[in-house]
Amino acid sequence: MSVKPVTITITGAGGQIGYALLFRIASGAMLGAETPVRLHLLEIPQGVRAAEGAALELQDAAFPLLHGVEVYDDPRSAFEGTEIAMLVGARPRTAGMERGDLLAANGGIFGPQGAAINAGAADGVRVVVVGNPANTNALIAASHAPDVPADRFTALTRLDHNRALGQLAATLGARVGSLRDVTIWGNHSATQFPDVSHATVDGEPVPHLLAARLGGVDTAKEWLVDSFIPRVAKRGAEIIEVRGSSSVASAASAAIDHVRDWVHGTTNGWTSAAVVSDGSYGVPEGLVSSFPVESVDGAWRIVQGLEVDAFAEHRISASVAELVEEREAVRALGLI
Ligand SMILES: NC(=O)C1=CN([C@@H]2O[C@H](COP(=O)(O)OP(=O)(O)OC[C@H]3O[C@@H](n4cnc5c(N)ncnc54)[C@H](O)[C@@H]3O)[C@@H](O)[C@H]2O)C=CC1
Ligand SMILES: O=C([O-])CC(=O)C(=O)O
Repeated sequence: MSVKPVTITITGAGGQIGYALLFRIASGAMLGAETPVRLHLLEIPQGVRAAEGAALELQDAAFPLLHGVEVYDDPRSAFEGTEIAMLVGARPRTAGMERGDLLAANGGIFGPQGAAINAGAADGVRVVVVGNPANTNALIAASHAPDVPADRFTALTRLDHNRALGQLAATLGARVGSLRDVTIWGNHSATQFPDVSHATVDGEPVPHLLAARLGGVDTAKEWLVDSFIPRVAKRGAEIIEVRGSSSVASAASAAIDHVRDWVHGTTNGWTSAAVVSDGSYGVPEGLVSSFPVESVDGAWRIVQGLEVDAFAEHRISASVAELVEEREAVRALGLI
């Protein structure tokens, strides 16, 4: 039986993350070895040649699952019939740019893209925003797509989640695959809260394991506050310093993890994704904030009923306050 190809639109496809994403998607790493794909690459006119070059290389890679590649510079055509939209292209902050300028420039991108998704995307479209500021860009896109259910818009915090797994695995001498139930709360920014209070390794609570490994409960707490949390939250800056360029392959890999789990379901505990808040854990309704989430029957569900202690509550509130500020700023600019 032949399976109908899934149409995937990737914006910023001529950029660095685009280049790392396209070949893995076409190889089947995102939707599986049984699912053919059609790729729609959206760029601005200056980026079209780079996207066309990537399309030539995709042809040369001869992926059996790849049923077509089209390059566009017009969002309406690029999102026509799309089932998965990966919004990577964004306006980076440049020297002298104020926060308001950055939000306004991105509003000019994500507003029209949200409207194009509203106009032409397939029913059940899934959207993940990677381009920064990812949470608020997703909020802007969702607000321009009134006919698409809000839970179809998400932003990527899976990279932060994966970074937290990597740090814990290295510190505990554990396999990444044995770790579960880590959470990233809040914004994809330095205020995010990577939370290990419910995490386990092969069923053993991570806080206990850290205390045993690091010489006591107090030392473990110090390590979490002074080392782990800032390292995960500022890992993007560390990568830029060491590599001389921002995270690309790890970001693309996380975006693939996000979509794969959304479509196929989570199996090893929960993961993290920024989804539209329904008011859970006191996060104001409508904000696109990172939560512990499970994917069940093709939809993200916020994990309910977790105990949140005073320290966690303080950290979550700080990141959520930043998201509220960003929402106020884009509202004041008339972008939502
Ligand atoms: N959420 C996350 O975890 C992460 C987010 N990022 C963000 O991802 C974004 C992309 O990063 P890179 O690929 O390294 O940047 P890049 O600058 O290499 O590529 C961005 C591409 O987007 C294109 N573009 C700009 N405006 C566009 C529009 N309106 N429509 C279509 N394409 C457009 C540009 O022409 C460029 O080719 C950045 O905003 C970066 O900050 C990066 C790493 C992690
Ligand atoms: O700051 C950036 O552009 C890259 C980023 O989001 C990250 O590495 O987490």
